[in-house]
Amino acid sequence: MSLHVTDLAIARGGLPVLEGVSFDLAAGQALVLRGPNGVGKTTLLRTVAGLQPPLAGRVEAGEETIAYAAHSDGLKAMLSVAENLRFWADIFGTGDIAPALAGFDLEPLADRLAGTLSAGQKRRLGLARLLVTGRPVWVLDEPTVSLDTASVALFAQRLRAHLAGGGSALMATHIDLGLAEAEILELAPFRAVPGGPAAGDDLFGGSFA
Ligand SMILES: Nc1ncnc2c1ncn2[C@@H]1O[C@H](COP(=O)(O)OP(=O)(O)OP(=O)(O)O)[C@@H](O)[C@H]1O
Repeated sequence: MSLHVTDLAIARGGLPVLEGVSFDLAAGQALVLRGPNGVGKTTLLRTVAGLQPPLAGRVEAGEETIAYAAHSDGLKAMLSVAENLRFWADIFGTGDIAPALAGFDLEPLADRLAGTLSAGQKRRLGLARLLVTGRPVWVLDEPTVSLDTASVALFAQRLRAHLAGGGSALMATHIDLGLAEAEILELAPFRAVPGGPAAGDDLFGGSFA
């Protein structure tokens, strides 16, 4: 099992957004989060990636197994495309950036400053970073935003290869990537219960039912 989430409750901006979220993600599996705007998909992904603590519940994953691709690409604007990838390869202790450049059709852009790329090109570079992390569990927040049809297909190919190689993916996306192995997790809007926490309560110090 690559990821095990149990009875998770999470908050954003001091307000609870989701509770009782449980799922397992096995090697080779993709799980797609669905739900209306504001339901808490990004918050759940951030929590799974370890960027914020849960109010309650557990996220269990192997050490250094998760690679998170957020909404924003987080690129170094004054480094070239290749330098960005080398920078991350050094951080994650992986070597060769060639598969990442080729995998996201970035070879013709290798020497361009990242800050000069178009939105879709930046997104491709942000996604190419996943390949240089060498990490098995991809946590992806709307990975196809700004991508054209050809780039969405390219990303779906890379994702399929990742899953076929024993990787897994948890993602928020409204696009059907045509993954036969993908499962859907529908998230329901949080409903406050009488006597539960109110705005301004110290949610991280307590628990709610
Ligand atoms: N920085 C923030 N400060 C306070 N509240 C926030 C912040 N970011 C998000 N929220 C609120 O937290 C709730 C969950 O937001 P989140 O971004 O997780 O939802 P989402 O399901 O990813 O939405 P979308 O589909 O629009 O991307 C929303 O009500 C949102 O308004």
